[in-house]
Amino acid sequence: MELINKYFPDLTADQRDKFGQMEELYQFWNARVNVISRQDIDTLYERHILHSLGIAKVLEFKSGTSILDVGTGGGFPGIPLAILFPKAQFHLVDSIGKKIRVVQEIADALKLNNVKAEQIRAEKLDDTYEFVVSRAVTRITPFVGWVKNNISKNSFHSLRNGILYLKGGDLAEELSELNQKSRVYELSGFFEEEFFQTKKVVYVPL
Ligand SMILES: C[S@@+](CC[C@H](N)C(=O)[O-])C[C@H]1O[C@@H](n2cnc3c(N)ncnc32)[C@H](O)[C@@H]1O
Repeated sequence: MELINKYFPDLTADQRDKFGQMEELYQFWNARVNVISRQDIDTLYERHILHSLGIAKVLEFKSGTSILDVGTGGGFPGIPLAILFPKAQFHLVDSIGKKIRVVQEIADALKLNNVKAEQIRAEKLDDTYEFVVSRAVTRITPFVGWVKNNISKNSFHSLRNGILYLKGGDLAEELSELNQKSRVYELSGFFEEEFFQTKKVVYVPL
């Protein structure tokens, strides 16, 4: 939790309380349904919560923004972002029902009324959103194909509407096959911990 305070010092008491509750909730639910690797539960704040919040260092979602989290698994990056941006609306989807049930339990326990969790494949979604966020679901090129029709055209942020995708490692090959403009933000520029040295946010405006 100190890590979250270190990089997000202006949290309200309610936000701090919600981030604080996440450890116990994930310990409880992850023991029943494996939504994050068991060893990662010890590094929940760094590898899952702060990593998810890397997107917030790239863009602050304004009040009323609608955001889709595709392949949310146990709720990453959607749940931490929904705590940080309580006035934005988050739709968290995954194709696996038991993961979505865990996400719903956690969102309910945290009283996150800006989160809707749904079991659905990304390719089947009809709605549009200002932004799509995601982590560790598939390669960028097929991912863009899944969601490119789900991005709305109205733009009221400093960045044009599009995808903010958390990725690690060398992206040169993946980005070279992408037939689309993109920009890469290094998370090492925001967070000094070793874990973030190779982590990036790939932004694809659409
Ligand atoms: C490796 S997990 C990552 C989960 C989470 N984003 C995280 O970073 O902790 C990938 C998730 O994507 C989901 N997924 C894969 N293809 C999908 C699709 N076409 N539509 C919706 N969810 C999908 C899987 O069910 C799985 O939960």
